[in-house]
Amino acid sequence: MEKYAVRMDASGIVWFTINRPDKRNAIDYDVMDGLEKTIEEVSINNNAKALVITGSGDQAFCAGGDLGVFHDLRSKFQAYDMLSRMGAILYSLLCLPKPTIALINGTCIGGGAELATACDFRISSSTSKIGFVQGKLGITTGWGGATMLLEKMKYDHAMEMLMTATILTPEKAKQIGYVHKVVEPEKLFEECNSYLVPYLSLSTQVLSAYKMVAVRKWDVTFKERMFSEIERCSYLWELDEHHHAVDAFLQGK
Ligand SMILES: CCC(=O)SCCNC(=O)CCNC(=O)[C@H](O)C(C)(C)COP(=O)(O)OP(=O)(O)OC[C@H]1O[C@@H](n2cnc3c(N)ncnc32)[C@H](O)[C@@H]1OP(=O)(O)O
Repeated sequence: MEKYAVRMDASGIVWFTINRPDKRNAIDYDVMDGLEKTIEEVSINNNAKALVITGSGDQAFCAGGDLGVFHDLRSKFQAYDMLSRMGAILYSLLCLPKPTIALINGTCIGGGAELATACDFRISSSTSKIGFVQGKLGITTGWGGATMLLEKMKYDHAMEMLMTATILTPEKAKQIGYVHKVVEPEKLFEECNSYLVPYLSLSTQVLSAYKMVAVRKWDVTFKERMFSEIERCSYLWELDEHHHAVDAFLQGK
């Protein structure tokens, strides 16, 4: 059985499914390879408009790193090799210039929550369990999850999630701004498709431009970010799509 599946549908949504339900979709080196390859392909394929990451089965989205495999890593050097590689993969997911969704179909804990945090939006089934449980194993978020969480959520809510290592219901996770939508398990895919409709109605260039505004935030100063946003809009301004749309408006079409 393949450990992950990738398919692109007719509307340009790429679905990446971790396929290890018997291990609660834990991430091992093969899943890391698959994620790395898929993120790279989605970033360069003009037909790919969005990326959805989910898990197979109805038990788990992802139970984090494969503890059976990664427990062989004993020294800090060995740990750093694995953690920094997955950190780089999640950074590329964070910065992917297309909308990304974590479709949380069940347990989403430890590194699974870090994976979900790297996505733009999180849609959860009402039966999921969500938490940064790393603290209970005597470690912290080793894939960069806390840094991403603190960028995306209110400070106190993020710190509460991290520093209590508790498992939240999807409703609670929504209340504090981690999850964007909670849906019945049987409606998960349908609701994810509906959620993406307004995004898919815009051009990939526009979506990428907004994503780049967010991405720039993480590696340059505020002023540079503003002017990069302005430069990007100037570029889009000169393209036919913009001129045709304004022509149509002015001509009352
Ligand atoms: C990189 C750093 C990190 O990610 S640190 C966080 C690592 N993750 C964890 O601590 C979660 C460990 N797993 C659990 O707490 C439970 O298995 C959860 C996910 C809550 C599911 O519970 P439950 O539905 O009762 O299933 P179960 O415990 O019987 O597990 C079923 C089989 O899946 C496996 N499994 C589960 N999680 C992992 C994991 N992270 N790595 C490797 N294997 C995992 C279990 O060992 C079990 O396997 P088996 O059927 O005994 O062969």
